[in-house]
Amino acid sequence: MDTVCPLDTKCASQISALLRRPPPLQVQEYFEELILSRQCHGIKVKQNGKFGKGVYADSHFKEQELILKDPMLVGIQHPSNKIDCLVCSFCFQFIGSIEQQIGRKLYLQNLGLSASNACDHDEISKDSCGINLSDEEDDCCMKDYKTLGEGASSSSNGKVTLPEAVVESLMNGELVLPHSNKFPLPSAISCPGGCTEAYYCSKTCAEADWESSHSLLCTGERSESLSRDALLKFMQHADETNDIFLLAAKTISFTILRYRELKAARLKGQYKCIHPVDSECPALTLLLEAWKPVSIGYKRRWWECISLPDDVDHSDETTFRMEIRDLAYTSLQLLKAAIFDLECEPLFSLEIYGNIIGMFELNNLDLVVASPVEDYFLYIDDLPYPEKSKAEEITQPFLDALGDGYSVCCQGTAFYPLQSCMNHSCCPNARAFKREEDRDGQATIIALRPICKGEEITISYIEEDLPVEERQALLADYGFRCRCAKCLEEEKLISN
Ligand SMILES: C[S@@+](CC[C@H](N)C(=O)[O-])C[C@H]1O[C@@H](n2cnc3c(N)ncnc32)[C@H](O)[C@@H]1O
Repeated sequence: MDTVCPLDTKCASQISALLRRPPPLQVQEYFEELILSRQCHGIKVKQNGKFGKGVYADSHFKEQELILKDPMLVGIQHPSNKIDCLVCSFCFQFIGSIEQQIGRKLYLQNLGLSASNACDHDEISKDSCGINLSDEEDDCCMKDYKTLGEGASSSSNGKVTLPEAVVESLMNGELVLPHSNKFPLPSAISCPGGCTEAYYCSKTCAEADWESSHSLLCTGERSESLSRDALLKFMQHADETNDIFLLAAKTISFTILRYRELKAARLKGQYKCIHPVDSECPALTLLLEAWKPVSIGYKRRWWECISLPDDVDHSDETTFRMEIRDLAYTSLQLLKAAIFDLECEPLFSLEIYGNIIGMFELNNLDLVVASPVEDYFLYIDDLPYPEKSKAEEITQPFLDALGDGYSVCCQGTAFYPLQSCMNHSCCPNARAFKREEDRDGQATIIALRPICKGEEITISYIEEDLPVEERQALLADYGFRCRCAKCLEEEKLISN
């Protein structure tokens, strides 16, 4: 099927305005404001480097020094990871408590929902699951622990299931684990729209998410979407096919809400666009302004830049790319039924949807936030005797029931405006690293070696210690052939 999207033709001129590269001065202003707001004064974005835009050092960085903490423009937690980790839907830090994190995961595991359902630990007998507490109560007690492990069962395949009552008491706060107060987490705040999908670490995050995209994508009773059913269908389709569609939906919602905000400010006389594009069509001027953060990102159509999977033969490439385009169109129609806005019509063209998804395909960084549950169990393991054995009597059954999945971190995907300007090098001078204190979804960029003022800051998009042919094959997935100094040199040696 050769899909034809009527909006591609109807909105052709607005689409080309949205996809046109913004003038260099506007781009410069945008990045200067961004750098100022992030207070990372040691960097600059330049637009005329060897590979287009790039990030450059504006001061000297020492080895291991923090270069940048970049909050995301949009990001999502992978739907399957939601079972393992309860995190703030806006900043992605873990929320609730150690007990809630463990209890919720065991509860969902017991329902057969957990992705990391398997418990690879040795089979545990009912006796060894019995949780005993000595007479002296630790910092943990609220309940008679002696009864908690009773009824734990091991299935024939070695999986341990704790009794429902124990799991419930963890979730509802009746059961407090030893030393868990060393790992405090912010309480989980419900979504202001009434959905049970989004939770937050604070009212500030809840409001910020609501205003930036969630008010349109919420499935609760106060949702501003056109149809809750349509929204659920869109989400189900994304879950079943590709969660990159959820990121695209967030981007479109974000742009619509910014557009409405700018329009309201203009009506009140509080906003004057300094870059009028089309005085005949003020709506486009506002839409372009609302779209600005997205316009800066490097993009191509998704079905053109996605790399051919290994199991697709080259002779089937055209069909494969057409199927990808059709998939995007199906997703777009579902989204349109849920959140269409006539004044922002061009955003619902396949051309724009394809370019947004392509931008994520080319620029995404994995979103990773380390799990405090892992830290908790490591802490217990590191305790001196006899505290360790005393604590382990209580914690070991939970660890066994969680299995290997006890340490699963928050995983997702996100677009970071400054990090996405960093070019790749197979001999990079910086890396996206999380430090001990980085407990949210921001990208953290650290210097791998001393970097001089004026030098370009590069990161590696891949494992850079591989042979050059393998590196080039991996980078083909990012849609380009690497021309860094290391590749050029190694390729020259091979050709000689
Ligand atoms: C994430 S973007 C980086 C910012 C980009 N230079 C821009 O102008 O927006 C990645 C794109 O930059 C270019 N690029 C980055 N590193 C490169 C390299 N080592 N060799 C060739 N092109 C590179 C490629 O076009 C690639 O698709």
